[in-house]
Amino acid sequence: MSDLQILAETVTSSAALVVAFLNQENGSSASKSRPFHRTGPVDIPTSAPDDVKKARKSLIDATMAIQHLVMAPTEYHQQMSIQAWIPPCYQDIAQKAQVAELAIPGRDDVPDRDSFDHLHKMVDMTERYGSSSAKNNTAFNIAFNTDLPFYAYSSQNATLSAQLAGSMKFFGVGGALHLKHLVNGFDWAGLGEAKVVDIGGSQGHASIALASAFPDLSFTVQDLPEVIERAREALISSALEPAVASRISFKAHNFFQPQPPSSHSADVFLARLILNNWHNNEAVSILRNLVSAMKRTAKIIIMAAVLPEPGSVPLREEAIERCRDMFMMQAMNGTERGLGEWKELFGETDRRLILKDVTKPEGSNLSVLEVVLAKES
Ligand SMILES: C[S@@+](CC[C@H](N)C(=O)[O-])C[C@H]1O[C@@H](n2cnc3c(N)ncnc32)[C@H](O)[C@@H]1O
Repeated sequence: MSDLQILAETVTSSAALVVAFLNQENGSSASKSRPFHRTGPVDIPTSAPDDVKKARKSLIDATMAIQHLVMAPTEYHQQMSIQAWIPPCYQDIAQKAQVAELAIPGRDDVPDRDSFDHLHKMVDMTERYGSSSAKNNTAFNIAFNTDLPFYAYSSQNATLSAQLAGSMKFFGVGGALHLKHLVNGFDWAGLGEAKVVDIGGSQGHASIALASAFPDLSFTVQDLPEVIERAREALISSALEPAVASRISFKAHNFFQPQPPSSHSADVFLARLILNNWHNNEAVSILRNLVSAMKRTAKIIIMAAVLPEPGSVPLREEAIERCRDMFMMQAMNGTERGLGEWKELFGETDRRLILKDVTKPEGSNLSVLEVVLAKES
């Protein structure tokens, strides 16, 4: 039997398992019971048994592998950019579906296609800037005709800045970037009463998730001034319990500047999805500002991708990681890192800074890296 036929059989048997589960869950025909309907849950039901979860994953992997086998290279290239990174044009979808544009859920949360124009400027980027790693030598700069680096530009553009903050929050409630992986990926309870500084914490969604789960922790969320202003307003108008909200404060702080004295008593510096936005020179500066503020027992918790060795994980998983790596380069000359590169970064920052532990929670795209200061001998 050919690879294509074997994959087709996998699709048939896996689909049968998923459909049987949906029928049993919803008591109706699976064609009517779509778990990801706009009013339905945003993630696979936790009640799904392991074999159904596995079948669902096999379905995704096998259908993707089939696409690889039957597509011509030009079609595949197109598919990659459409499927992986170019968000839909909401106006086109609304017209086709014959609904008002505003009726499309999530419309205001995430950047639309115009905000991702730089994806088409990769060739121009390499032609114009060669291997420069300057923050304003990117495909983004060409597409947006600006000399400003990504975050300097977005902070002057209220719509884009709000969309970026909205998308970080949006990604935190579903699947592989879910904040539960941060909550479960480290022994937060073991810290006891502790103070966490969440650098580049955006709207404070990571701190809110942790504060809700661990009543002994208090948080300072730092970000750029305009982001912090919006985050403060959002917290005030949110329905968050006062017992949680009272343990979260916001502070405008540029992480390229030394930490304020109030951070010197912090037990943890949290950096979730921050360092991949920056090349090593800048990432070292960010980390050094934390090291200078760290007391002996403090730690840095980094939540970030750890790039897999080529071929060591299923194809789709690796494709997502590599697409994100490419996106970071196109938008801001940032980079994802493999384990060796993370260790090099810590060594370059300070010889005392060491990786104590790294965990990849089940179902997460990101790993949790615990980084500490080694005891001086
Ligand atoms: C990819 S987002 C990550 C947000 C959040 N930590 C999360 O896990 O969703 C990067 C964040 O870094 C912030 N940022 C960028 N440059 C910064 C700077 N120089 N100082 C402080 N925050 C900055 C951005 O505003 C943005 O909120």
